Amino acid sequence: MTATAPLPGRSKNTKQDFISFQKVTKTYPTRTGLNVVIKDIDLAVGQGEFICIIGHSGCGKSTLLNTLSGFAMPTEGQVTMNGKLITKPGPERMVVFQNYSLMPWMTAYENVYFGLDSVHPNKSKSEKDRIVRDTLTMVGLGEAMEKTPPQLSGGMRQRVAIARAFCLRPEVLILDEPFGALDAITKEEMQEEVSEIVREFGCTVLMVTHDIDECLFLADRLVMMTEGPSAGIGEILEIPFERPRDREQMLEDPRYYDLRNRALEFLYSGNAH
Ligand SMILES: Nc1ncnc2c1ncn2[C@@H]1O[C@H](COP(=O)(O)OP(=O)(O)OP(=O)(O)O)[C@@H](O)[C@H]1O
Repeated sequence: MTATAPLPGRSKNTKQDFISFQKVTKTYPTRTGLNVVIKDIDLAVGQGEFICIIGHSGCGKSTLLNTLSGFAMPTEGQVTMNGKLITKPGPERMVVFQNYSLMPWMTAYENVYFGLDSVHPNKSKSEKDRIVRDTLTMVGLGEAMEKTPPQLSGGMRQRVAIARAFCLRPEVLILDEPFGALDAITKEEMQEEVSEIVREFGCTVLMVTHDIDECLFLADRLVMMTEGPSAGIGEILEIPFERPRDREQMLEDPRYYDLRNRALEFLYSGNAH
């Protein structure tokens, strides 16, 4: 494949293959033999794109994200960012999980400061203080910086986790079901905030979710994975709605229901199997 040929899965709107999954296969040994979780996945993601990934539980969505975060190396194939092979985690690729993973004895401020300080120990204390305060304010926690996780709601904890990832101003945000544990209203608020932050900073996002409406609100492309073992990409939907997106307007657009039905059909009609 030449450098200029679009890779499979590339959006026609993106100008470069910023992130490239090339023939990514991941296997794990089991007592009864090898478990081929994902097989030969090709996907090119443009800078600033928002990609959502859906698929049945256990098909290998997190496994795919782990090859980008650097938590797991592909057994075969490779993942590159800006043409550089990914071999380990790095602060330019930050991950937010569903379960927040905050230090419960530290305040929101300390949780975020700790993450920043461990990556940038040489930045001045006042600069780090400014970044932490700005980022917590940006995610709506300006008044709750001194609270510890047990004193915060689920939505607020997830805001701290997002601030902790975002204070490093990563080029790539990797979100693994980040809103899965939140109630419907908080979830919608968080979707709007993340969409706004990502737009403002031009971050590239890969996000796993089980929520099709969330995909339609956030994604530029929706990647639908087939069921494992040997899961792959079954179909990719381009989400055509302009940004910033207005939820009510989207719900009045017939294309919304066409896309929603196609995704549901994919998941439940056997395509995903
Ligand atoms: N470190 C590991 N060692 C062995 N097997 C693993 C490991 N990580 C994942 N797997 C296996 O890979 C498969 C896919 O898991 P993965 O978490 O990627 O799926 P998923 O699509 O993200 O699932 P869910 O939607 O339920 O979160 C599962 O069968 C899982 O048991």
